[in-house]
Amino acid sequence: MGPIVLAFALAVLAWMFVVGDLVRRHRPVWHWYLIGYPVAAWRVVFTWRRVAVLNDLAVSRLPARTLVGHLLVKGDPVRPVAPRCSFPRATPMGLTLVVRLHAGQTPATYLKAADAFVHAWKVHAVRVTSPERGLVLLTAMASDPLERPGLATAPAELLSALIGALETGGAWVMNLRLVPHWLIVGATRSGKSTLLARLITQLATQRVALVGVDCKGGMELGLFTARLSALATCRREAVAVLAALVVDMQDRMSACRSAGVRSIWELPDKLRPVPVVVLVDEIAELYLSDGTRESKAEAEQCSTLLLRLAQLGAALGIHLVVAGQRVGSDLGPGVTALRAQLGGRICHRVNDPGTAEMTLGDLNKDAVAVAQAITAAERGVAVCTGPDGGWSRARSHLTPTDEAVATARKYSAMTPELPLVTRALVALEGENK
Ligand SMILES: Nc1ncnc2c1ncn2[C@@H]1O[C@H](COP(=O)(O)OP(=O)(O)OP(=O)(O)O)[C@@H](O)[C@H]1O
Repeated sequence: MGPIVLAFALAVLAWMFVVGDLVRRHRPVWHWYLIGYPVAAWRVVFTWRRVAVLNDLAVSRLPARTLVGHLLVKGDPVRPVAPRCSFPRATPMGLTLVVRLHAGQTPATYLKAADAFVHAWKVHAVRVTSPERGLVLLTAMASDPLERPGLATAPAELLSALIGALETGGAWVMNLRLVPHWLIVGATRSGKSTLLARLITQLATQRVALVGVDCKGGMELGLFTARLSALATCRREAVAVLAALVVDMQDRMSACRSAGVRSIWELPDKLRPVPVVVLVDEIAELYLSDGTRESKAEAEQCSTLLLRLAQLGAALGIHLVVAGQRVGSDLGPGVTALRAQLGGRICHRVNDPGTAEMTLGDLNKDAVAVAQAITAAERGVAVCTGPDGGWSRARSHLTPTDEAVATARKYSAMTPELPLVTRALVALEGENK
């Protein structure tokens, strides 16, 4: 009897420590459906009224003022009624419930109460959206889905890159046909270069010209030279490359005018010029000057040229992806104007609230707070805007440098020629000799 009991006890201990630990670390979906969801749903149902009352979501059917004889009595009516909500529905990441707003309520009241829901239901986060007038959808996430994001998939499309996974479990896609220009910010070691590497590996397989502007001596983008149509490694080269691209853009304009169309996408396939994606790593290197006249003139030229490309490039197949550690008006007046043209925004962890505000503040105030909450340990996590004007937390797929370099080499034969840009760089080299 003794050995059987001992074996049984050992088996139970092994189950608790080994299997329990695996479950805790990997949080498999079945564990959530079997144990996590029933507990969380129970919490939602039993705390709903109390949370609603404490956060002013419950409204009494009695009037706040009434006549008693000839006296008007004002006060807080008794027995407020909590808004009606559906039974929580399980999702692989957490649960959702639909709430019917009381007349006079707006989703903003629920946004304010989101933190209260998080604590009452003991979940990682609660997002509030309004899919329909009069309804609010509360999406509770049991744990941070971006800790171990799954491999999302997306259909392959020209100028579209699968960057990573969204907090909702969907694919994080940067589609330059939908949102032509992007601004990527993040403090040092937050994941900007990894994201650019991912973008390059995704675009490398397509008929797209990639132009790098990396004034940190080409340390980051230089790795992908094999698949780049041109690379500027200092500000003088950047001015030459951007000026050549502006001339190329004017040629594209004339081609469209002669064909009587408003964008290169309406041109017949044979006449359509190759789309160009300009990747700028560290925008501050283009805008900051050391006070000399020459440096100031270069910075101003860069600012004007980038702005022109951003203003006119979208319809002509010239796209900007600009990355930097910080963006602020102190870099120069041109930065704010350029930011207004970069419709797509990605904000990693930032060191100062001003940069998060500058990146996302003009689009969505809630997103700024979420971006500021990204910690140093959450590398590659960012708040990104979507084509529908919404925003989401997301994480890029970690593309190791050697993998990105190998992809760039593999598709080097697909690198399109940009004769104007190449000529400008050769002329500059000749001047330097
Ligand atoms: N999506 C990700 N998932 C996991 N780790 C990541 C991710 N993105 C980046 N990292 C890690 O963070 C480190 C720093 O990333 P990266 O070099 O891209 O930062 P950065 O913002 O470009 O920094 P810097 O401005 O100093 O160049 C990388 O070495 C990588 O290990």
